[in-house]
Amino acid sequence: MTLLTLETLTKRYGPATALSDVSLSIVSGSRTAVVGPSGSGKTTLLRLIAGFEAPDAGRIVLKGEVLAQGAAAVPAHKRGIGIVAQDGALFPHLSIADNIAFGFERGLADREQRILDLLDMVELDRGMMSRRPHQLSGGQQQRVALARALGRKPRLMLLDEPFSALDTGLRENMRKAVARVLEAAGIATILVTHDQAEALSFADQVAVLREGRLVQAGTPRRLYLQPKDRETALFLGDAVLLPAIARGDVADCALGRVEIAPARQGKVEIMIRPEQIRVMRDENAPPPAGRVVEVEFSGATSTIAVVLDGVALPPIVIKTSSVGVLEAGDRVRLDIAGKAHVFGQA
Ligand SMILES: Nc1ncnc2c1ncn2[C@@H]1O[C@H](COP(=O)(O)OP(=O)(O)OP(=O)(O)O)[C@@H](O)[C@H]1O
Repeated sequence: MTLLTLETLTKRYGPATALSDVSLSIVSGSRTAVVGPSGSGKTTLLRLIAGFEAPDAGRIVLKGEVLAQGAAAVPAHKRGIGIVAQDGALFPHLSIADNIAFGFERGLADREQRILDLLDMVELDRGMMSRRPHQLSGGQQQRVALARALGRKPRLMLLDEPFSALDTGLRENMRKAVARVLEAAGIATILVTHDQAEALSFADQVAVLREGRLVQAGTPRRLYLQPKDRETALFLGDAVLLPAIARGDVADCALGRVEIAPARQGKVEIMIRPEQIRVMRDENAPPPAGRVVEVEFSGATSTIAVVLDGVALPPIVIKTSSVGVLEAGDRVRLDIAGKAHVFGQA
C-alpha cells in the first residue's frame, strides 16, 4: 500500500533549481534509499518531505493527506515524520533520558517505561539513561537520536546520512540495527546517503538523483544490473562499458559474442559488471583473449587490468580473489557469466 507520494516536486533557490519534477512513491513499511552526487538535491528532497521547506510546484501526499501543495503546507511538527540527522542533533545539556523524552506528550504517566522500551528497541544499555550525549560514542549517540525520533511514533522516518560519521565496521552494524528496528516497528524509511553500497544493501527501493532530477528508481538489483544510462551504471559500482554490434539477444564486442538484454539490433553500448567476468590463465587462449598488464594486491582481493588483443580500448579492470592470483604478463581467457546490459530502458 502506498504511504507517501511525491508528485512532480520542484524546488528553486533563486536562479538555481535544486529539484525538478521529481515523482516517487513510498510503500508502507518499506525502505527507500536516495542516492546521487553532491548537490543533486537529496537533502532538499528530505527537507521538503519533513516540512522544513515548501515546494515551488508539485504535491506531497502522506496516507491520503496533502502535506504540501504550492504555498499550502502542513507544518513540520504536525506531519508525524521522524528525522535523524547526520550529527544526531542531540541536546548536549540534557540527559539521554530527557533527550529521548523530548518529543513525548506532556504529563505522560508511563514516561519512564517508554524511555526504557525505546532504549531496548535501539539496543542501548539502560544504564546509559542518566549520561549526557558527550559520554556516549558516535554510534550510541545515533541510537539515542533514533530512539528520540521513534518516541514520537512517526508514520515515516527520514534518515539524513546518519551513519556517515561512523567508521566502516560500526557503520555496517548500525545500518543493520537501524533496519531491524524500523522493520520491527513497521515504519517506512527514507535514507539519504552518499554511499552506493550502503544504499544497495539497506533499501528495497533505490532512487537515483542527478542535477535535481530523478534518473531512475527501482529495486537495488534492478538498478545495479539494469541502470538506465552509463552515469548511473558507474555511480552504482564498477562497470565495463564496451561498444558492440547487437543482433537480437546477442552482441559482438571485444569480449567476443555475449548474450544481451534487452534484445537490440545494430550499434549499442553494453555494460558488464566486473564480477561477471572470469579471467583464467591460458597461454594458448583463442580470441577473445588478452594480457594482464597490472596487478594490485589488496589482501583478500586483487585488482587486475587486462588489455584485450587487437582492440584499442582501455584495459578492463577486474577484482578477483587473491587466491592463485595472476601476474603481470600472463595471457588470459575471459568468460562472461550472465547477460550484458544494453542501456536505454528505465
Ligand atoms: N538554502 C539554499 N540556498 C541556495 N541554494 C541551495 C540551498 N540549499 C541547497 N541549495 C542548492 O540546491 C542544490 C541541491 O542541494 P542539496 O543540499 O539538496 O544537495 P545534496 O544532494 O543533498 O548534496 P550533498 O550530498 O552535498 O549534501 C545544490 O546546488 C545546492 O547548492
